[in-house]
Amino acid sequence: MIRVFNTLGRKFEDFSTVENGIVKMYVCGPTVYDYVHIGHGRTFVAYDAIVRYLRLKGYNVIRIQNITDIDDKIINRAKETGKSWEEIVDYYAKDYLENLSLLKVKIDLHPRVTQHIKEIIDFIQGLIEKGHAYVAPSGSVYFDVDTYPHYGELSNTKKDQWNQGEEFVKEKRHPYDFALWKAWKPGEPYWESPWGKGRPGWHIECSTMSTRYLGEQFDIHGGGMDLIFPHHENERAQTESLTGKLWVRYWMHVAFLNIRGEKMSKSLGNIITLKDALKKYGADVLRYWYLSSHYRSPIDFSEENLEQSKVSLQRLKDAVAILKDILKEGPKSYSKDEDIKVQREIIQKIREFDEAMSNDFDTATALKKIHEIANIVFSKLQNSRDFLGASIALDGFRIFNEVFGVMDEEMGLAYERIYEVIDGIIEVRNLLRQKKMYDLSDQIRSILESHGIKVLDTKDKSTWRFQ
Ligand SMILES: Nc1ncnc2c1ncn2[C@@H]1O[C@H](COP(=O)(O)OP(=O)(O)OP(=O)(O)O)[C@@H](O)[C@H]1O
Ligand SMILES: [Zn+2]
Repeated sequence: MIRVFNTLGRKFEDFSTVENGIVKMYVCGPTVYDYVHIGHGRTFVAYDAIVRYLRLKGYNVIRIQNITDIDDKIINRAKETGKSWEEIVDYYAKDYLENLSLLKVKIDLHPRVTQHIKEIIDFIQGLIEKGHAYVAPSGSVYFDVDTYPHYGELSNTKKDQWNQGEEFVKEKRHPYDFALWKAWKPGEPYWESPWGKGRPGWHIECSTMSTRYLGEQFDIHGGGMDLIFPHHENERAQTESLTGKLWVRYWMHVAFLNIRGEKMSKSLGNIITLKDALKKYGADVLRYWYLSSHYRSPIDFSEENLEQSKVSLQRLKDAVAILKDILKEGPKSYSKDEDIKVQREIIQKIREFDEAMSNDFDTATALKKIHEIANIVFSKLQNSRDFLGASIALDGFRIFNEVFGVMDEEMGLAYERIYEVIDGIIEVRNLLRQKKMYDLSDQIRSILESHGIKVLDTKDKSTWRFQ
């Protein structure tokens, strides 16, 4: 049984999904007005390990992470740089997507706010009709916090202590009401709405996009701990007010990556870009470093920590190399008593790895268990060369790597590469055909066909598929 720490209620709960066998997860992605940094990377990799583990346990997982592509910060950056807000968004969204993929984080859908304006307007309209929101004289629409009795439960604070700091404060019924729709101001981008020109507030986007794709009730909603208030508190108030249903089962929040004791943050100007860190350390070492702490514990950036992670990861890779070497020798017909003891020890460590992961995705303890297996490889298997022990241990490393993603995923990677290589060959063959060099292009076709790859020619282009 998997146990999850739920921010709502601040307690551990047994994990069960709304729909059997499928986990629906929405994580708040970045506002794209600056380079993606290693702090973001921490949050995204933390969820990545969670998703990978859930998949390993047999769940289907739908994983959505939005891109906030309209926001005050984007508009300000455009003003400062003399660029259009669209240019800012295109440039930084590209940086985010490229680096996310280099970090081996795979998302199923990256919904963008500006592609969901109609849905956002409908959502707000629904809240107005139900008496949870009001249109102010400026044309801004605010959520009436007093209409949602559970406000404050998620972040565990009293609403009177809050001032949402929205503009046009005077027109709000209460200082803690927050904007769903922001009326247009000259020089800003806008969309037409029943309340005049304007643009969506920040919180409404995630409520709208998550429910559009995952339904009115889903399993995991997350992000960094900075999002608990006001972002997630407000998202929850809006959504549950509209649907009248309990919205999210598990609210999960990742602790900060700090630098010199402060949260790494674009707005504080203390960022190390993911791009630079990937160049310097590579995805495997970064991921290893992130996952060597529990996702709810803060981590501190330091060069030494990353160097240490590099050394520790190499130790695991060395252990795998030894195991592969032993396995080349082939199965034996007899195991000594001592070998059987070692085999059982390794099985126990693999079980403990799984227990750690199922205990609120405790990657830190899980990693310790894998190192204990590596120690057994160096101290025992390397000498005994027991095939069965090596085979069990290698399976343990395979399971570990499915969750952590810090070593070459040989099969998977090889396949991805094969696709790219075949595409390249077909492209060259297309050029040869354009130049009417048919003897060469025929030769390529027959080589590919002899490897089970069927080439499909049309007049000016060829494609391929496996036979
Ligand atoms: N230092 C950090 N450590 C861990 N997670 C972070 C950190 N900074 C941002 N995140 C998380 O990354 C995701 C995207 O963040 P977003 O772009 O909204 O960052 P932000 O907090 O506005 O950026 P910044 O604070 O850098 O200006 C969110 O889930 C956020 O909680
Ligand atoms: Zn969000």
